[in-house]
Amino acid sequence: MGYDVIRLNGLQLSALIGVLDQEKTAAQPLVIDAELRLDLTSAGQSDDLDDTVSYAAVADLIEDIVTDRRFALIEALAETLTTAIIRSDARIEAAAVTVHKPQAPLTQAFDDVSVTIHRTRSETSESPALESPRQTVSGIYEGELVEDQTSSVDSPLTDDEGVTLTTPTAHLGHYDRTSLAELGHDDASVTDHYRDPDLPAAFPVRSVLALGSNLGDSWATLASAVRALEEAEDVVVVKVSPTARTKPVGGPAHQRDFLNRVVEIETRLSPHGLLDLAQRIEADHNRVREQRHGPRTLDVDIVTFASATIDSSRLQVPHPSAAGRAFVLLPWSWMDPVALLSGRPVRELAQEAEDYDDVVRLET
Ligand SMILES: Nc1ncnc2c1ncn2[C@@H]1O[C@H](COP(=O)(O)OP(=O)(O)OP(=O)(O)O)[C@@H](O)[C@H]1O
Ligand SMILES: Nc1nc2c(c(=O)[nH]1)N=C(CO)CN2
Repeated sequence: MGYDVIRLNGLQLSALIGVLDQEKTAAQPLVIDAELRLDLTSAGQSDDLDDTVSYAAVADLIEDIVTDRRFALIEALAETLTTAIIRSDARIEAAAVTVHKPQAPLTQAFDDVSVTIHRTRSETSESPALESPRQTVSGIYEGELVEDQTSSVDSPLTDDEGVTLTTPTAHLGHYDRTSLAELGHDDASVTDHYRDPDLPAAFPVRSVLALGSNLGDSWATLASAVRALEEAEDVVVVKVSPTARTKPVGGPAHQRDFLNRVVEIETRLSPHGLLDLAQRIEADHNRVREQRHGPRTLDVDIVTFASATIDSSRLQVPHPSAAGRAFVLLPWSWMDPVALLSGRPVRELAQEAEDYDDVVRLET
C-alpha cells in the first residue's frame, strides 16, 4: 500500500471554546485541518465515491462535533475529532487533526495558535493492546512522579505502600507529549535524561524494537521472542507488527529469506538495560554470532528509545541502519502508519529504501 492521504484544510467554523469566562459566552473562529491515512488504490482505479471516504462527510462530522460539544482546550477538541474521524470509517488507518485558534485571547500580536493530534487506529483505544497501559497513567502523571523517579533508579517498582508490583503493566503509564508538558517536562529534558544510557527511565518510555530471524523455525522464534518481551519485567508490549518475509540485506550469499517483525514497547529500563534484555532474549533463542549480517536464529535491535539519541560503546540509537532498511521500516509502518523516525515519516523512508520491493507482508 502506498502513502495515501486525504486532506481537508482550512475548514472555517466558530465555537464556544476556551478556559476564560469571556470565551464561554462568545463564539470565536476556529480553523480545522484534517488528514486521513487510508489506502486509496481502489478509489483511484474505480473512480467511485463508495471506494473512498467522502471529505464532505468528514467536514460534516467535524462541524457536528464543534457545534454540539463544549471544550475548554483545543487539545481536547483535536483529540475528539481525531478519534471520531478514525471511528467513522473502518478503512481509515490513522488521522491527524489541527485545530487553529487564530483569535485566542493573547495580549501580544500573533499569527495563529494551534494544536495537532496524530492518532493511529490502534491508539484510539479500540485496541485492547493499548488499554492497559493507558489505564495506569494517572498514578504516574498525577503527582507521584517524584517518588517514582527515586524509586525507579535502583529498586524494583513499588506501589504507594512500597510493595513490589507483580504485574508488568501495573506500573507503566502512557508516555506522550501532553503528559510531559503538563508536568513541565519537554522532549529535550527527556532526551537529556537518556544521555546516560545506564540510568533507568523516570518515565515509562516508548521504544521500537526490530526482530529478525532466518535460521531454524523463524516463525516460532519470532512468536517466542514477542512472548519473552511480554513476560519481561519492566516492559509492556504495546503493539506488534504483522510479519514480513524479506530478502537478506548484506551478509553472505545464499542465505535464507528472513522473517521480520517490529514491536513497540513501553519500558522503564535504561537503554543499556533494554539492550541487555534484547541480548538475553537473543541468547535464549540460541543466537550465535558468527558472521556480520550472517544467518541468525534471532536478532533483536533497538530502533528507537523515546526521542533519545544515544552513542555509547555498546549502543547507537536510533539504530544507525534502520532508516535505510525496508525490512524494519515497512513492518513498522504497518503497525503505526504515522510513525516518524528522526522527524521523517517511516512510510516515506520505507519507500526510499533499496530493499522496499523485497519485503512481503505475510499477515493482515
Ligand atoms: N541499536 C542497537 N540495537 C542493538 N544492538 C546495537 C545497537 N547499537 C549498537 N549495538 C551493538 O551492536 C552489536 C552487534 O549487534 P548484532 O550482532 O546484532 O549486529 P548485526 O545484527 O550483525 O548487524 P546490525 O546491527 O546492522 O543489525 C551488539 O553487540 C550491540 O552492542
Ligand atoms: N532481510 C533482512 N536482512 C537483514 C536482517 C534482517 O533482519 N532482515 N538483519 C541483518 C542484520 O541485523 C542483516 N540483513
